[in-house]
Amino acid sequence: MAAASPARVPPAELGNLAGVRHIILVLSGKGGVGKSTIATELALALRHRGKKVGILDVDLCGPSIPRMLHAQGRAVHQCSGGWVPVFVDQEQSISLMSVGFLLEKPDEAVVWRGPKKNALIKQFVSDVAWGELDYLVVDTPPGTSDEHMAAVEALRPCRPLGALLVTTPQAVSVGDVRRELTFCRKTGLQVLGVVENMSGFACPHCAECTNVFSRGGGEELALLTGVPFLGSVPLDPELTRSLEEGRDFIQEFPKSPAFSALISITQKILDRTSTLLS
Ligand SMILES: Nc1ncnc2c1ncn2[C@@H]1O[C@H](COP(=O)(O)OP(=O)(O)OP(=O)(O)O)[C@@H](O)[C@H]1O
Ligand code: SF4
Repeated sequence: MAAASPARVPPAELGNLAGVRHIILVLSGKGGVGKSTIATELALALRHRGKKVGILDVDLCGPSIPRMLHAQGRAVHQCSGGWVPVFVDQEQSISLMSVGFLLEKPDEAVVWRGPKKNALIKQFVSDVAWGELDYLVVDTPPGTSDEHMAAVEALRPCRPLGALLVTTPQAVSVGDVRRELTFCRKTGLQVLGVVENMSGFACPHCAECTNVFSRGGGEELALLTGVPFLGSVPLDPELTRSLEEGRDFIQEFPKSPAFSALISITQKILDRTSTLLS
């Protein structure tokens, strides 16, 4: 049964989320399909479209966004309103909060039980001073775990929540997507659509896209499950390198097939959020 919509918190009681217009959770059934990549590139592409974006990294056991945005080793500070997130650019148009900023060493493992993880996620939601944001993008661990429930429970009373499902041609499975959709339905998330990542290989020499694995499985699945298909992002070595080095792929590779795919997906997300999440 779908979750009944919770009573919305009055604007005066939204606290640190009062200035956040839209919230999108990035979900995937399996690990390693590029969820953090899509979350990062979505944030960069939204900035490219003039939006102010926050990223909340609730992948507590594998926080990779600080590295992808070249923010590793930065520190969050306390202010009267709570934690000040890390600004990844001088213009302060992308802010980021991650457990990675609270660890002594960047590669330290977080070995926590559920209640401690849930408490931190709730604190992230209530205590980070985001300021004014057009979008808050929430990167989550694979599957549907305690972290997802904690994030949804804390965020849902504040705003309608959108969900972006990421899959790959190899990981595509009706069962996984159906499980994600059931989670969305039960927790009241509005499904924005499915993105197929690592869909073919974009050659850096001639921009030809070769279908190394299969292609189109994400689209077929979207059709089968009645969810909008937002697009396919090819495997692009320049994208891998940009993520490794924490560089802005969207700014630096505007001629690549992955760039065109990411911009088109972002436009569809902008369109869908304006109708679904307003
Ligand atoms: N379209 C792409 N082109 C090139 N490299 C990619 C692409 N998508 C993801 N990658 C690379 O694949 C690896 C896994 O991606 P990522 O960390 O985003 O996956 P994830 O689903 O978030 O993983 P986890 O399950 O650990 O949360 C990363 O090294 C990333 O750089
Ligand atoms: S895709 Fe084109 S440039 Fe790339 S390896 Fe093949 S033939 Fe060469």
